[in-house]
This record gives sequence, C-alpha cells and structure tokens, in this order.
Amino acid sequence: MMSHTRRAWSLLRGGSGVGSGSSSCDGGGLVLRSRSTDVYQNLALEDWIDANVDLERRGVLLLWRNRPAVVIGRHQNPWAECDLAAMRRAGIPLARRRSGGGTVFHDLGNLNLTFFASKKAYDRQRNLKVITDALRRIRPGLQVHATDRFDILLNGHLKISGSASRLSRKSSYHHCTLLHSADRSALAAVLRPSCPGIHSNATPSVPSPVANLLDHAPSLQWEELLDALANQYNAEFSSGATATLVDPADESAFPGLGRVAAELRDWNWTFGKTPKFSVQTVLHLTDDHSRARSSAQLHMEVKNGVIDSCQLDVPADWLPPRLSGELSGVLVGERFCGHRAAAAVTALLRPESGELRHRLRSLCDAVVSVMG
Ligand SMILES: Nc1ncnc2c1ncn2[C@@H]1O[C@H](COP(=O)(O)OC(=O)CCCC[C@@H]2CCSS2)[C@@H](O)[C@H]1O
Repeated sequence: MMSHTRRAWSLLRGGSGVGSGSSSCDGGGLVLRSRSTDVYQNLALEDWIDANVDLERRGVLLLWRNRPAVVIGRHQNPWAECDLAAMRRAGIPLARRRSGGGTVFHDLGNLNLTFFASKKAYDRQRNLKVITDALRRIRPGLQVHATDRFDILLNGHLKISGSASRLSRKSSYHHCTLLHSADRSALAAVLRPSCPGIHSNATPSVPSPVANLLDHAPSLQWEELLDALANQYNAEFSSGATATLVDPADESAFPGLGRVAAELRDWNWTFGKTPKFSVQTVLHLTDDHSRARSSAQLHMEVKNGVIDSCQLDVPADWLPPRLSGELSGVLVGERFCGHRAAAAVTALLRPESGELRHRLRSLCDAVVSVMG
C-alpha cells in the first residue's frame, strides 16, 4: 500500500493527483498535514516544499503543530525576546525561522498554517480570509478580523493569529499561527527578556494580549477546525484536495530534509545569526561571607553570538583590577551563553582563595547570569 507520505510526494512532484487539473489557473491545490511535532523538522519541511514543489502549478497549504517551542524571526535577538533560562528549565527549545517578524510560542494547542504559492499569487489577506471565513462558518458568533499587519483579532483586540512570510525569486510562503488551546501562562512565562540592557537593531516583537479559540468557542474540537480550514482553502482556491498526512522524518520521501533540520537546530543558526548587539547593565555583587555588597558596570559587544569585547568596571576595593581584567579577557571569544561562560571562568576561580575568591565568584555569577 502506498504510504501517505509517498502519495503526497508524488502529488508534490506533480504526479497525477488531487488538484492537478483545476487548480493550475488559481493557485490552489494541496492540503498537507505534518505528522511531526518537532519544530525543526516542520520548519525544514517548509523549506523543502518551497524549494522542491512547482508552485507555479499549484499552491499548497501545510497544517502543522509543534511540541512546546519558541520561534523567533530571522532578524531577532533571542536574549531580548525570550527567557532562555526558563526555557532550559522547562525543556523548551528555541528555533529561528527564515521569515522575518516577531517571536511566538508554540505548543500542541497552537496550529500553524503555511500557505505556499508562486510569487505572483502571493496574497496574505486572501490567506487570512480562508481562516476568518472558516471560523465564521463553523462558529458564526465569533467576531474575528484580519488587521493591516496580518494579525487576526478576536473581539477587536485579542490576538489569535500572527503572521510572517518569505519571498524567494519565484516562490513565496506565508505562515501564521492560530491559537486554539495553547498554554497561555507558559507563553507569558517564556516571552520575556533573558537579560536587561540589550541594545541592537534586531527586529523587536510587538506584544499583544492573546486569546485561545477554545475559550470563546468551548465546543470547538481540533478535527472540526482542521476540516473547516481545509474546506475553506479548497473553496477559496477552487480545488478539491483532501488533507494528506506527510512525515518530514521520512528521508526517502523528502530527501535532504534531515540535513536542513540539523542546520536549523544548530547553535550557529539559532543563536549565531543574531544581529550584533551590546549589553550595558549594572551587576549587583554580594559577598556571602562578609555580607558586603557592591555593584559593577558591564559593557559587552556581541557579534554572531560570540563576545567580541567585554568591559567590567568593578570598584577597586571589591576586587583588584587585575582580576576583573582577567575575567574580561577569558570571556572574549566565548559564546554569549551562560554554560560556556561558566566553564570558561572556572579556571580563573581555581587559584584564588578566601575573600578574593568569594568576591570573584560573585562577579562571575553575576556576569554568567546575564547570558541566560
Ligand atoms: N502562537 C501565537 N499566536 C499568536 N500570537 C502569539 C503567539 N505567541 C505569542 N503571541 C503574541 O504575539 C506577539 C508577537 O507578535 P509579532 O507580531 O511581533 O510576531 C508574530 O506574530 C510572528 C508570527 C510568526 C508566525 C510563524 C508561523 C509559523 S512559525 S512562526 C507576542 O509577543 C505575543 O504577544
């Protein structure tokens, strides 16, 4: 028996299948559902479809969900956008997508929709109309509308969907979220800065009050929602596609996808692509033994996620300038990452003892905690 994925593959490659006839004039065609809930695999699947499917012949709607994850935009600073320490504690990964825009939280209560089309057929308001029309059709009481910045709002002010997009030479995709029953307290807990005093030209997110559809339409189940969206896509783009399950982990169906997923997972992409930034902040110092307190100034420049320069102004009566200078020297060239920095400063602490050691440790801890 032909697997779901293989059938999708032959459809994607333009084999005889649903939507290959009538859709060519209007860009509509395939509705796919990803089996994976891995954020990197799903983002890689988007890339794969964008690169391998003839979108001049037909459009594709991909529906996908992820296990908890934070997804930042292409030109964003993760330290400014999310609480990396809280995410690490909760086992929530960070992903950087290829499209621009702000940071969103995903979990299994959040649906993602990616509308692929030729560049000519790229029309974000039309895509959002698919979603708002589907919602109105199944729950006429829901007040939903798309905004000029391509959010979808409920009751005029609660965001239920955010959008981003990517245009290539011939193809395009527009992807958006749809909050059905996401964990709003987890969303609020992770979407806050890791450290204060970051200055950069990175794209800032635009925070909004958010809502889940389920809170306003308590009987709305997943299958009903997914069916309504697929049907509305078919109605809007005059196609007759039924949703096909695809598995991005199946390398024979999606050759090369695993390598792209690995690239997206890599530190060099998620953190290393951060636009250069500086951190300027006050560090609070305490010597647990003598209970003495002081404060220091930290100024760092970070390029490609790596500390390029570090200046520490520490009162000389707290620590001899030699030691704070050594600490700066050890940090330059390290990743702006709490774990790496902590490992790097261990060697510095070893030869010190007594009060000096307590005070140096307090300074090191304060610097390391800035990095999340
Ligand atoms: N899942 C989700 N859905 C809608 N809104 C959200 C979500 N998570 C957070 N937010 C709210 O949006 C702002 C950020 O809004 P902002 O407008 O800055 O960014 C976006 O909307 C980007 C959407 C990207 C969609 C892609 C689709 C597939 S991969 S990710 C954030 O601070 C929260 O207030």
